[in-house]
Amino acid sequence: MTQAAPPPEWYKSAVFYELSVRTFADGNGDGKGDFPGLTGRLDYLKDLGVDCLWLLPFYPSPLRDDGYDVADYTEIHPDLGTLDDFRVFLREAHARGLRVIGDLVTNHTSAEHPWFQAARRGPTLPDGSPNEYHDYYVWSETGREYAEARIIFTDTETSNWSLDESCGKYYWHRFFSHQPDLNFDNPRVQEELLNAARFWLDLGVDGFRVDAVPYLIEREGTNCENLPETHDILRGLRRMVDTEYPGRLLLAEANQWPEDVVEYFGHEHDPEFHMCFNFPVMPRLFMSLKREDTTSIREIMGRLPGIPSFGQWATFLRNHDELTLEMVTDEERAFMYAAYAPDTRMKINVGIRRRLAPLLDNDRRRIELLTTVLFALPGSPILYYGDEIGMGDNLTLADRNGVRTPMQWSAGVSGGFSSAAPEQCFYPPIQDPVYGYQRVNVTSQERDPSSLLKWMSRQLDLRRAHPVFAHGDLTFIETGNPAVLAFTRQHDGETLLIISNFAGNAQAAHLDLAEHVGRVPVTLAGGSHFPAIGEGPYPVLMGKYDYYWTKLTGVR
Ligand SMILES: OC[C@H]1O[C@H](O[C@H]2O[C@H](CO)[C@@H](O)[C@H](O)[C@H]2O)[C@H](O)[C@@H](O)[C@@H]1O
Ligand SMILES: [Ca+2]
Repeated sequence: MTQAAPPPEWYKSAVFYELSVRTFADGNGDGKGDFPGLTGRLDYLKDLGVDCLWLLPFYPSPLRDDGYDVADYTEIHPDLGTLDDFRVFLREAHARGLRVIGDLVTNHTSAEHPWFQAARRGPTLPDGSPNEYHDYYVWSETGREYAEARIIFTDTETSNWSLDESCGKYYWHRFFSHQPDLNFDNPRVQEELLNAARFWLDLGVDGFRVDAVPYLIEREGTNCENLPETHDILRGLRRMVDTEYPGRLLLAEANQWPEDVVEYFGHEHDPEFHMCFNFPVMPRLFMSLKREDTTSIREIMGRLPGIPSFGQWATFLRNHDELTLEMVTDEERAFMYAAYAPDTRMKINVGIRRRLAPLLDNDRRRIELLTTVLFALPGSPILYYGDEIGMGDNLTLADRNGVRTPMQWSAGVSGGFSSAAPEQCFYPPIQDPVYGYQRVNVTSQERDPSSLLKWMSRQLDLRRAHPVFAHGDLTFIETGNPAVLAFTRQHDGETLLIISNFAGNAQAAHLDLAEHVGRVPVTLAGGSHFPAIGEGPYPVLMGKYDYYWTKLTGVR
């Protein structure tokens, strides 16, 4: 029997769930999450209502950047299991209708990768033959080139060049100095990347989130971001995927301004990525909440150029990194730090290393508000593991690891993450009185119909029931009140009206719904009928952080 072809644009209606295998579920009791543990939790993910899992890097690595320092592109880190464990996991995920994407770390390797170890021997080997690996990386005699490229990990690095003592040259690195950048001007490097992707695609993964794509190529006199040659290489990756693995997904991590990020979609007949993260809107959701003014959301969404018909945005509130403040103005960044990072330990690089619930003072109404806006804006939402139960963070852990603590499954030993004691876990499970696993865990929330987890699952059901969320166009509605955001989503004869109050007290607004006179808003949850839309402004009264998801019924 031949297998049915996958729906080609499945990603447009998918809800994604980002997780780290290392901190999700430990199957063998050694304190480290693994593939057998994750496989055992697939029913939970299916019940939650997500469609596609994005796995953070799971390759062999010295783990100096949580696995983004790859030492072997075609193996599994031994802590996480074996390739056979991975195959079983993938089969079981697919059997449940869950898709799986990996994380393709393109820009750099670990300094411990055998390619870099070989490269350090210099351009010529002792026997006089050329060292083909030397040219896998970017070298300089002086370390003075590309001075206009910014430093990304500002808290750790002072230069994008480091001296390699053994070969007496400087090597280029956009991130940590233990992550040398690959030389994408070398066609062999391009082929190595394609082969790494093929390896996992052959095993059946549904695609990749592709890491740090703006930085592949360096050119003197530029900031070494978003260069045309970088786009050429990425279009080559897409061509390979479309030709050899049609239906698989490429999602770009390009933390850039709207005008630059849209370039990563490519063009209708010359495509690049199927999806790109909407980095610009993310901090503005948080900013709007604190300012009780949604103007910046409307402005940035209005600034997003159109995307090709195959394209879809990936929207998110939090992820495994800091809440990045690269895509805001200096004034906005200062506001965000003052509003959301009162303790200096919360700041890292150009961002804030906190999880969703603590950022929002563990206020259920604010968590619901931002989540509903995330689910209702154009794009496919990505949930970060643990945020569906309101997990907290641990500021005593270094780097961004405070937002990467073990998933809290129960009130049992180590929060049900592992049978090992908390101090033997890869990161200690959170045990504080507010966010600790004794209080915040899946088991108790599964039993509580009004828990955040149950609410999240119901909201995802609602979203799935209305394909307009995935495919509809977006029109902002004037409300006469900047704290109240209103927009419609329209597709295939269905119109949704979404209204959200970003203020911490009740608000009145007057919606300009002239285009919809005669129609009746009906809430998606519960089916309550609101007054019919008449001539003139449509008044709404909203309690603090209230939101309405309604469908406009009746003739237009
Ligand atoms: O592999 C290096 C890093 O790559 C991604 O980084 C992104 O995160 C940075 C903030 O932590 C951000 O400023 C940058 O624009 C991104 O490319 C990855 O998500 C990181 O975890 C990783 O360290
Ligand atoms: Ca384990």
